[in-house]
Amino acid sequence: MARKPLMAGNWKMNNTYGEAVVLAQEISNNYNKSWTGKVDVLVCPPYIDLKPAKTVFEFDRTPVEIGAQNVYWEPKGAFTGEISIPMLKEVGCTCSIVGHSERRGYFGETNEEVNRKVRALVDAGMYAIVCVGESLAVRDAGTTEEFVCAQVRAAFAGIDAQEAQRCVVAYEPIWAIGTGRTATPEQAQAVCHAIRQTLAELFGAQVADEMRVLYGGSMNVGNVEMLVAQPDIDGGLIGGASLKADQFIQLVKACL
Ligand SMILES: O=C(CO)COP(=O)(O)O
Repeated sequence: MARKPLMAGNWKMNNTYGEAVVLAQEISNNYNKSWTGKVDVLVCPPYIDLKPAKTVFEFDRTPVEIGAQNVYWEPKGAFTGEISIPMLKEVGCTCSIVGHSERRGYFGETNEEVNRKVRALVDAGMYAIVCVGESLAVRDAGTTEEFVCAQVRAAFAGIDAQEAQRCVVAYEPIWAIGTGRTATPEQAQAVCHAIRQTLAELFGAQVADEMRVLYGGSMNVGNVEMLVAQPDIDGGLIGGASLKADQFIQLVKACL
């Protein structure tokens, strides 16, 4: 089955409100409407930038989705500092990144919390971009696939095939994030293939065949072609290179 590629920008903690408007406008200006239907494009700005970014894309009728970088599973209440799914939906988010290694590493997010977030998103009709990936120590120990596939199983616990089908998995080796050290296409393909096999065990071959698996970690205009040419890599989750409209647009074009 031919999966439609997804090119997603994770802006992380970058861009003030004003800067977000400028970047969204540049992306919108450079988006070519002939790409619609061939590649999905998503940006995940900081919470405060979601609405201004969405307003730019909506005004221009540019089919770029917006998603959050994180979410809390309770719909409302006394959870100071958190953002709920209804809040994200109302500003036009279709999805949220869940379990990014920076959240797992700096903010202590556990596999159980990742799972609660994924369940809450799919219950609300949104989709999750579930991030998984190993540290250098795990890679050196030779247990990468075991580690990453255990993260996938934990994230999707209690989720049925129909709900999972809308979700995306992003393989982001921690040692490749923001380091300029990309996984080789062979390394990335091997892990993405193992992820798809795990999805097949959980949800059946047909659903696994339809789910998108992205690569993330120093993906840039120089290495994107080789990475997205791999049979189990269906696009990218981009940090640094998504902050420059011209580079992000090049990455989108590489998926066509
Ligand atoms: O963490 C990432 C995307 O979520 C990848 O970041 P970089 O593209 O900056 O390495």
